[in-house]
Parts: sequence; C-alpha cells; structure tokens
Amino acid sequence: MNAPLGHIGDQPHQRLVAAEPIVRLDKISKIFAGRDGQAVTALQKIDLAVPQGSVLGIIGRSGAGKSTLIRLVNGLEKPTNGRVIVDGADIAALPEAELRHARRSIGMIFQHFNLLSSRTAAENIALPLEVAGYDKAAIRTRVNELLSLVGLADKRNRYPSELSGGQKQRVGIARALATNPKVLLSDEATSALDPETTRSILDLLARINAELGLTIILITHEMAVIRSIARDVAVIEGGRIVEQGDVFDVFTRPQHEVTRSFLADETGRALPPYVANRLGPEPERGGQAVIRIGFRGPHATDPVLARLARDLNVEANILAGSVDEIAGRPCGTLVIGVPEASLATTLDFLKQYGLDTEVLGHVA
Ligand SMILES: Nc1ncnc2c1ncn2[C@@H]1O[C@H](COP(=O)(O)OP(=O)(O)OP(=O)(O)O)[C@@H](O)[C@H]1O
Repeated sequence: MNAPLGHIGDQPHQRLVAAEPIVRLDKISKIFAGRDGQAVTALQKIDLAVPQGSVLGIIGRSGAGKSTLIRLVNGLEKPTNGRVIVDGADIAALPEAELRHARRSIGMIFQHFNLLSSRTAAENIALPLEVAGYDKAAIRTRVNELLSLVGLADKRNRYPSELSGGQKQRVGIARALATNPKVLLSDEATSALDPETTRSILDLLARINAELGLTIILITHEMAVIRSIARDVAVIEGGRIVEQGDVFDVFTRPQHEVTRSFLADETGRALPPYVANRLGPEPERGGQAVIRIGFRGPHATDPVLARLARDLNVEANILAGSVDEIAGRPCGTLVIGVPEASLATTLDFLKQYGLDTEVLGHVA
C-alpha cells in the first residue's frame, strides 16, 4: 500500500489554478554552435504557458527539440533569445547561487533513472536533501515519507542493481520530490519500461498530480503516454510548436501532419492493410469513396449509419473503427466505404450531425 500523499512535506499545496502560469516560455530560441562551426537552431520562437497543477505532454520526433526545451526550464541550458519564467523567477537571468536555490522547486526524472549505483535507494533519495543542507533527523523523516509515498518502504537498503526498472524509477520520482518541488519535469521517464510498469509509473505520477497539485511537464515520443496522463499537449517539430491544446481536441481533431502521424496507431485511425493497399487518389467507376468519420462527445454513440441507410438509402461498408474515451470524454473513429455516386449527399448528411469527415481516397 502506498501512503496517502496529502501530508507529505511541510508546504501547503496551492490547489486553485493560479492566474499566472507556473512555467512560461516567452519567444524562446536556442541556437547551439555545432562542432563544425555550423549553428544548430534547436528551438525557435517558442511560446508556452503551463498553468499550476496541470499536466502538459510535449511530443516530438527525435531531434525535434524536446530535451532542449525541458533543459531550459530547469536552467541547464540558457536560451539564446526569450525568457523562461518558473514560479515568477526569470531562470536564465538568475546568478548561479540563486539558480541552485530555484532548482529545488523543479524536480526532474529521466529515462535511465540517473541513480548513483554506490548508494542505496534511501541514500539516493537523501542526496538532494543533503545538498540542500537538511539535518540528519529531518532527512531520515523525509526519506521515510518519500519511500512509502512511492511504495518502496521495504526496499530502502537495496542498491539500484538490486531493483527492477520500475522500482528504480520510483526511487527517481522520490528523489525528484524530496525538496517539495512545484514542477516535475519528466524526460522520457517510461521509455525504458515495459507496458505494465509504464502504467504503474504513470498512475503514480497522476496520483502525485491530483493529490499534491504538482505541475508535471513530460516529454515523450508516445501518444499513449500523453493520452493516459496529460490534459494538454504540445507537438514540437523542427524546433517549433506546430500544434497545442487540450488533449481531447488534439486527439480528435489533429491539425498538423506530424500530430496525425503520431496518432496513426491511436483511436482506430490506422487503416487495415487490406484497405490501405487498395486506396487510390481518383474515383473508380462503380467503386467506393472511403470516408473517415470522427465522433466526439454526445454524438459518439449515435446510430448514424442506420440513419444513413434509412434516410438516404445509402448502404455503407464499415472498413475500420473504434469507440473510445479520451480524458473521460467519448470519441471514436469509423472508416466507411460508400458508393461514389452517394459521396456528396453522405458528406452533407454526416456534417448535419456535427461529425468530422475526411475523404481518405477511393477503392475500386
Ligand atoms: N549541446 C548541443 N550542441 C549542439 N547541438 C545540439 C546540442 N544539444 C542539442 N543539439 C541539437 O539540437 C536539436 C534538438 O535536440 P534535442 O536533444 O532537444 O531533441 P529531442 O527532441 O530531445 O531528441 P531525442 O528525442 O532524440 O532526444 C538537434 O538537432 C540536436 O542535434
């Protein structure tokens, strides 16, 4: 059993969403001097506001700029232009001593855990408290609280080599929370874990967010991670944010090609090979048009195909689809084939129901 979270630490947690975001990036650019003298633009004109208590997922392909962005938030990198404001402080402008202090309110967890192999679980968790100058008794109390918070009270004297990946990440989370941060940054924290362990770590993070009101910013290359924990998402490509918003909106109405490709295996968007392989750009005589219908909210479970047959006498073939729930709201995708001659009336009919439609192509 994990300990309840509410009384961990000594700081009361602000539950109301503050008007001022806890993290704000204003027109951030980051240009690195490459080895060969060529400048590498890692980030360009990034604007981002993260409300207190929220969970933001940042997704992007390899090299998109995710790590650079997160390293700017905790002051490990300085922006070439723009400002990074965390809890009211301009991180890039702080002198080293003040930056070290400000970093106590920013915890971070990593893909490969970054634990010290020569220290036990308890000693790893104690490290930031030792650096911050806590006395031994306070450290012991706090480490015990954190060990039970992450469900590892019985593993306190184990070395990292004696722990599973999930247990190591729990130690990483406890260490990141040691100094009562306001923001937790997660850099691909579940990428090295199997699906079941990933689930348990994401559940722990969701619980920490809900019960402590801790703001979480996580970077990932997996939409499944975003979907299971984040409320907001930003998609980054070539150093720019190409799409951002509420997870439900972005998942059900992706605007950018990169977002669509990340979502290809999600929410029934992937076409089965027997359809994908036959799909062409031009209508075929006597063939069918292939339409993707997106269902959101109250219309998600309407018997729309039955009405299409009844009202328009159009018989649709169901080619693929699923009904699902994102952020607690129903949604779904249905891919249907209709006779080419009925395409225009079918699209009009579906739009009347407020459904999103997209003509994917044509089959013979
Ligand atoms: N210290 C550095 N010096 C030079 N170029 C860098 C440096 N750090 C990052 N870059 C470059 O900046 C760009 C963004 O890198 P970044 O590590 O932020 O991407 P990422 O999205 O985190 O990728 P991945 O998912 O592979 O970790 C890349 O082109 C990278 O080569």
